Amino acid sequence: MRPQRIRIVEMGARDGLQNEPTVSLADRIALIDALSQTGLAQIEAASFVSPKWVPQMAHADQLFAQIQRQPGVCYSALTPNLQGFEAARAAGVDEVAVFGAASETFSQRNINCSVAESLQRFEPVMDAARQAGMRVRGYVSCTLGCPYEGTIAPAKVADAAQALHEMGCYEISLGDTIGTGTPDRAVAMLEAVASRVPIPALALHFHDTYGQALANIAACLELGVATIDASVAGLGGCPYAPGASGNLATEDLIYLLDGLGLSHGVDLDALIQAGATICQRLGRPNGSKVALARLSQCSITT
Ligand SMILES: CC(C)(COP(=O)([O-])OP(=O)([O-])OC[C@H]1O[C@@H](n2cnc3c(N)ncnc32)[C@H](O)[C@@H]1OP(=O)([O-])[O-])[C@@H](O)C(=O)NCCC(=O)NCCSC(=O)C[C@@](C)(O)CC(=O)[O-]
Repeated sequence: MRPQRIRIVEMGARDGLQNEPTVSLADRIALIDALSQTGLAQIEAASFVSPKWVPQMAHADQLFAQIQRQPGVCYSALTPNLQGFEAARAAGVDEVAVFGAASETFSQRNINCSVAESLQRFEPVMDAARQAGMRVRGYVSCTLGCPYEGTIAPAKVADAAQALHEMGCYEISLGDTIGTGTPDRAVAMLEAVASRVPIPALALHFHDTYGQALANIAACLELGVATIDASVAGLGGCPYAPGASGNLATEDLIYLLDGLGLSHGVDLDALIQAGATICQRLGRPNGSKVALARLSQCSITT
């Protein structure tokens, strides 16, 4: 059954900026500060990964020291291993995330180890987080297709999600990393995962490369998923998924949720402003259709 309230996890500052050719620390901080004023309850702010692998996410410690945190907002970060977790903890991150995959090749390309090895690396992160009283989110990439292996069986996605959930991740975010999914396949994948992990512990993280993310989310909402990842202005892509575009634009998601009468707590106008500002700073087009329509004053006044 469709949930009445949706929790949005904002990806713009992390997934959104990790693939930009260049992005300054000041622009990353300014984006997070602007997003913090929109009513978003969770902002994934950075990654504590190797700067040799993803230079755009370097200096995450400085970023966390300089953002102006708003009460009630959870500022989270990616941590692929214990080294990343310890740095994140020292920086005062509220919540961390480990990230695995349903595809062996993607796992190798993204985090330099097999799926099984990644789970072993996550164990010490889970132990340390438990001791520190921090929540850990888990990602599964390539749930609807892999840039290297093509189609991925829903059972493989369910295996990966179940492993992360049993390890202690409070929530598993299901990534359509290359955005090739369509609604029936998205629902079939979600049903396969939901047979092993309860729906309240699942989130959707759909990239919009083929323009299907909104349709996929609308279909999956009917199964009761209440947490959705999205990226302001549709920023983003994955350095290890060539050609993939950003997550579904948060503005477009909000417009859909408003149309369905589902509450979300986000101020759309403030979000559009935050997206327009970062796009201008980066010199890139705005990937939100709703933002473009509103910014060109193509709105209905009632
Ligand atoms: C995971 C590693 C580190 C393994 O990389 P590795 O080379 O196997 O690691 P290592 O343990 O052998 O260490 C090698 C070097 O990396 C350093 N190192 C080791 N760990 C860290 C750390 N945490 N922070 C900073 N530095 C680190 C370590 O100190 C050492 O430095 P050196 O001695 O050579 O100077 C590497 O592969 C990596 O950083 N990968 C980054 C991958 C990434 O960020 N990808 C994008 C995010 S995932 C994504 O976008 C998908 C998602 C989540 O959005 C969902 C979806 O859409 O599907």
